[in-house]
Amino acid sequence: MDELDRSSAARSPRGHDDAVKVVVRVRPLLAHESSGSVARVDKRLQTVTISDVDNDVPTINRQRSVAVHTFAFDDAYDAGSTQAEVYETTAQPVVESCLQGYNATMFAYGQTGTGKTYTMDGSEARDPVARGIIPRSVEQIFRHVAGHAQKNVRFLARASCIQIYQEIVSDLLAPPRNGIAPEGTSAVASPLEALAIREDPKRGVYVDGLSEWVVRQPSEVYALMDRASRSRATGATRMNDFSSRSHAVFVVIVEHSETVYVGEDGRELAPDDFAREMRSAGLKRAEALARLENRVKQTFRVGKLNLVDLAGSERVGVSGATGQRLEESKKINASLSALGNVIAALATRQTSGTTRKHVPYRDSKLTRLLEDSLGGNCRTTMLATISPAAESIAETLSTLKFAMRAKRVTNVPRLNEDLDQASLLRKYERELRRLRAELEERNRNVVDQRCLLELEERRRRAEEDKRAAIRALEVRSREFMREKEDKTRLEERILKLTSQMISTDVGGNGMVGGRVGGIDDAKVSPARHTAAEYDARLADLERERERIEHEKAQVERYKQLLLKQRDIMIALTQRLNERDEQIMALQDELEAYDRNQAALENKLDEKTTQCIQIQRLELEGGARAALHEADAARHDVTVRRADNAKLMRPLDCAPAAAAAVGGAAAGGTSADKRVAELLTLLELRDKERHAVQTIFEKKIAVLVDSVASNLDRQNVAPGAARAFALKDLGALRRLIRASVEALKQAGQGELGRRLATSERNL
Ligand SMILES: Nc1ncnc2c1ncn2[C@@H]1O[C@H](COP(=O)(O)OP(=O)(O)OP(=O)(O)O)[C@@H](O)[C@H]1O
Repeated sequence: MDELDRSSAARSPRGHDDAVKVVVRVRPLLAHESSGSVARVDKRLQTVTISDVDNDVPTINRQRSVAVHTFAFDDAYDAGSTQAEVYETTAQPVVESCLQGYNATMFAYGQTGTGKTYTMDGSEARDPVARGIIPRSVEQIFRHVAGHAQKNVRFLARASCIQIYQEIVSDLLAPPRNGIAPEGTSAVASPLEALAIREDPKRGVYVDGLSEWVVRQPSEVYALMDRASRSRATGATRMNDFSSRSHAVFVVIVEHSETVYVGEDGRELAPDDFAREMRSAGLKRAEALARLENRVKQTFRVGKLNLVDLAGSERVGVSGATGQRLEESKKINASLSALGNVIAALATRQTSGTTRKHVPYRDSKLTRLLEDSLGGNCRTTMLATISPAAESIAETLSTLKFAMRAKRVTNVPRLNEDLDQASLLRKYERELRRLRAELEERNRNVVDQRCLLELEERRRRAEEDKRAAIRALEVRSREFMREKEDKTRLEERILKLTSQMISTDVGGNGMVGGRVGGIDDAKVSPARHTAAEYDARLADLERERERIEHEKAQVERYKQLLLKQRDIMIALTQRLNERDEQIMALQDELEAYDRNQAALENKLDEKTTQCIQIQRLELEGGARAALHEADAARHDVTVRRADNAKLMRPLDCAPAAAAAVGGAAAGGTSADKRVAELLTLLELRDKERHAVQTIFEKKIAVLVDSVASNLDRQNVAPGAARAFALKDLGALRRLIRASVEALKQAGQGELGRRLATSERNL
């Protein structure tokens, strides 16, 4: 056994927190590796033994002709070890360190194709068996958070992912250019931008401009992992179909805050007990926190977990890389070499006990980024992956030697208690507190404002009431003053009158005592004058009152008169209406008479003509026939007259006509008889006309005059009814006059004409 190997078999004591822990995992032989296994793992002793004895190791890969190399590590996993086993014994303590508030790093180092990505990521993040360290770490973190769900404990987890590809640092989760990327897988990665690594006394080493994603559940982290792996540079090589061509660092930062409440006796209080105490003291949370500051202690811890999947080293001669792959290989090897140098320097520093030795962190981006993890403020675990294949024996030995060196590196892990108050959670807490205080302030302001408004309203109402009261008081006081003045005047008057009476008494019977007895005549005289004035005024007032009374009675009388007149008017209008109706009936009667008379006259003319013809016939010898016709005519006239008599009932002239006819009939049959007969008829008609004329003039005209005089006598008030009545009466009068005139003319003309005609005929 090689000396070097023997010495290295003495592993660092377990549980030594400051030293970098190193574990080795041997992956199974792959299908294309047919040369057999050269690695043997003793899990109990945590050793890995590499031996090319009895193995068909190609000469080119042989270190020496025959050799056995045994290495002891903090843990050693053989090809049969499961993902869960590796996680639980190696990664879980790293994550716990992070949850405790330390920086913790776990990085996978090894030759290309030895299982670094398989161990870190796993074949599928959601696969319960094959999922690797990163998804399991995330689950552990969220399990821890869930297990500490207390009112006084808060967690905040955020994730980011860095890639170093050909010495360019970039953000594998950079948000797309068009804005904030959703936290899902759908985000389209933008072309990766080169980021700078910076150092800050407070923050340590950090990537400037790196995006950080707050995560609340494992699925969100898986989504980020998917996104990162899609953006990560990979490529097929002869050694690995999916070779990572870059180093990738998945970072999870867990911030943890805890509020501790202390009772008055100095003992720790449960949050509920403290809240109860606050309530019983009538304090709100913000007030209580401000007032009981010394009894509320808040601690902040920030743990940072770096999960590093390094690109695999490769011997260009073996991998046969050319072109871009060759360039990538050179860069990968260079950075791994720089990592080796850093570790070597740190190991030497540790061995020699000096801290002055230069550690070339700045030689590569990788070492710069892992500065804290190697020799700094970090708990670091290195997982070396090796292939058991005989053809990889040289690389395997190299990896194991590298791992051995790393074991000698010690770190100085410190609890990140956020002394600089830079944690996001603290900022959030501060912001929350500020917002809560602001909210409470605003609520208070709103309440205050409302109170103010109410008070202002009440004040305004009170002012109004006051003003109204003052106004009322002023009115009252004015009234009071007036009353007072009246009273004073009255008193003065009474006094004057009284003094007047006294003085009268003094002047009269002298019965009043000496108090007023001294009033002289000069003072009494104006008093008398005033009394006289007063009496005169009273008399005036009495007269005035009487006049008003009289006028009032007058008005009442007028009123009664008017009412009476109104009644008369109504009665008169009624009577007028009745008269109107009578007049109308008379008019109708007159018209009928006129019509009948005209018809009678026509008939009479006809018959007269016939009579004359008969006389002529008789004269020519047909006296008998003519006489017979005359008898018939006479009979007809008699009938007509009877009709007429019926119409002229008030003018009863039938007996006269009958007498006339009878007279004529009683006469002889001579021409004289006939003329006499005709004359009798004419006279009879004249009489009738005269009778009608008399009726008009003596009866109807008188009646009309009587109606008119009634209208005047009854003092009918001028108005529409009276006007109509007078108008009708005027019309009636005119009608009567016209009728009388017509009757007169008709009588004169008719008589003359008839007589002339009869004489001519005769
Ligand atoms: N423990 C294991 N069990 C089963 N298969 C494994 C194991 N380790 C690695 N493999 C397989 O080996 C192959 C290479 O693994 P992986 O890609 O993880 O290597 P790597 O070290 O990441 O390579 P590179 O450095 O080129 O990226 C993969 O097909 C992987 O599935």
